[in-house]
Amino acid sequence: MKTTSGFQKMKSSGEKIAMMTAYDAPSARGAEQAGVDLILVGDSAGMVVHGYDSTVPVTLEDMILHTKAVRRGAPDTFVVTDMPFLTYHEGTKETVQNARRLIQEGGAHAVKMEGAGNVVDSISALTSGGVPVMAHLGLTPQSVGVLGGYKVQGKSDEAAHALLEEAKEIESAGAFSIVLECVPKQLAELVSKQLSIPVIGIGAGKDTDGQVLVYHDVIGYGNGFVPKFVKQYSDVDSIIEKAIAEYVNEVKEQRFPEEQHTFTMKEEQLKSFYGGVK
Ligand SMILES: Nc1nc(=O)c2c([nH]1)NC[C@@H]1CN(c3ccc(C(=O)N[C@@H](CCC(=O)O)C(=O)O)cc3)CN21
Ligand SMILES: CC(C)C(=O)C(=O)O
Ligand SMILES: [Mg+2]
Repeated sequence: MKTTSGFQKMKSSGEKIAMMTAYDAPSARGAEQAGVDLILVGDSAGMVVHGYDSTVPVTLEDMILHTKAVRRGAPDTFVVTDMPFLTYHEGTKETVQNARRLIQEGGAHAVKMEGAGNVVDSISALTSGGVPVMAHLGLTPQSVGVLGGYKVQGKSDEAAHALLEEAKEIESAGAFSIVLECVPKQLAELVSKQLSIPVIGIGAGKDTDGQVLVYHDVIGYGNGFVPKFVKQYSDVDSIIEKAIAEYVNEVKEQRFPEEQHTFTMKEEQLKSFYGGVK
């Protein structure tokens, strides 16, 4: 299993890091077997699995349950779990308690948290307690209410400078990696070069140290809206719809189940059974 030192080596050698989300055992198994370097149990689960319109309603219990399932499906892959909305903002004591549950109960190897500012203290507290932390800057979906929508971040000179400074603070606080979401590619490249820890991009261009995408986006499963930065490598929705429509049709037309899907009783047993029926 690759771990934090492995990801650091990948950055040094220029080998790109391929990260993907997973939320349950089968998605995690697929990711592991296909060679994903690390799995993120993202709070995007709230949107792609539970049908909420943001990540805000996701709870710690939800993330523990998803993490347990992912670990069972991908026992040999490093698993990072998102700390949900407002579970790392009431001081380091509560942050440590909540991260402890994701790790001890969920089985996460590391946790991820969005933003800088006060969050930097939480990152220090966790890393000094032995918990690897991944940070997340740029478009931070848990702050959708403050950001006023899912928009590209760091576009102005001022915002770009602020983001670079935050990234440096996060590195100093001991984070092992940073996710950079929805920023101009030139800013993402600069941050990746200025930091020694791996920068994983999503909607941040090709010059970061790695990429992350949501499982459902990669395979084309269950999406209405697809962000510009997504490449769908399959159209699983159409495969699912075709299979289910065929099933429904065969039931209606009595072509399913067939002999091979059916259990039968032996002749003698049948006789005594029928004989016993009143
Ligand atoms: N399926 C899915 N994929 C994701 O990548 C994802 C989620 N869900 N849920 C949690 C967050 C939310 N994310 C999002 C959602 C929407 C946009 C979006 O609408 N982007 C616009 C850019 C708008 C602009 O130009 O500023 C786009 O057109 O892609 C971006 C990231 C990323 N995460
Ligand atoms: C999109 C990634 C970075 C994420 O935070 C999530 O899936 O929740
Ligand atoms: Mg997330």
